[in-house]
Amino acid sequence: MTAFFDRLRERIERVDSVVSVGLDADPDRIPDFLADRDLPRWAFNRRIIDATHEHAACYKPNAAFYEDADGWRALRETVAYAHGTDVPVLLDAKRADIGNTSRQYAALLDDVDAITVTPYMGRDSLDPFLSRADAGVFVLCRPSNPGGADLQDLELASGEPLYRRVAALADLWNEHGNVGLVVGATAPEELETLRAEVPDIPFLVPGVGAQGGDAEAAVEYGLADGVGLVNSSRGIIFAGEQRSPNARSGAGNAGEDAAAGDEAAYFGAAGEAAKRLKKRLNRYR
Ligand SMILES: O=C(O)c1cc(=O)[nH]c(=O)n1[C@@H]1O[C@H](COP(=O)(O)O)[C@@H](O)[C@H]1O
Repeated sequence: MTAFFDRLRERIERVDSVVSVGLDADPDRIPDFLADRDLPRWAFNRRIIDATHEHAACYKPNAAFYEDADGWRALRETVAYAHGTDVPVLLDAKRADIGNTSRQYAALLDDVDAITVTPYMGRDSLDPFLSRADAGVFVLCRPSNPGGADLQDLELASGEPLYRRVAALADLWNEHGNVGLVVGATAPEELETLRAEVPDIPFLVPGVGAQGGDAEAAVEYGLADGVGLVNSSRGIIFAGEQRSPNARSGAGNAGEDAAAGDEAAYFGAAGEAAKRLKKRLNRYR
């Protein structure tokens, strides 16, 4: 098997897209017309994948939305289906722990192509992931949330901010060429700084769409030799809520006759949102 970033490059070139579609299947936002399915999150994701795969460089399910018995089943089905459409899957799990625990976490990579990890327990906590040379390991570096600066902007004694040290360490840890960094689109200056710091490491850039991040900076600095990912989750998968507002759980009952039309409109909107983001990002590639 080729290494993750080679596979990702192939996928990016094939669909001419760096869009990561975030499968954050919030149970409270699954449309009413799927509520009686055996696994509503899986029913939802299957339709999202059908609607978006031709624009997707990867799918990024966030594990937080699946960490219950039905959720794990829904995730397993989702991953297999995504692979059936030839799209790599990056599990946003943000794991890492002491060695024997991390070895268990790293088993998540048996089913997916890449994973997100946190760097704060240091090199040995990441070794079980890093040693999977075929898998992508995305190290959280400069988060997109408002508190992302609380720790990451702290200045070390050397004067450099912590996020730059994380990037430098990730570069050292990149012995198999399988390391990426997670850097938020809401931090365009940090994106620029980090691209200069680690020119060869691809970034996963979340925070465009619902979080209002900078799409141009995400592309300009996120890609290393053309490879990298810009993620949108809610902005794509729940785009249908604008189109068919009655479909949303708890927002009203559209009635059975409207359900089929609602479904087509709902997922059509997700496909269009993915395509729109692809085109917007491609302007800067
Ligand atoms: O690791 C991530 O993917 C991540 C890091 C980060 O700094 N900010 C961030 O938003 N994410 C994830 O990216 C996704 C963003 O979702 P939307 O804001 O709905 O596009 C969520 O799954 C977040 O957990």
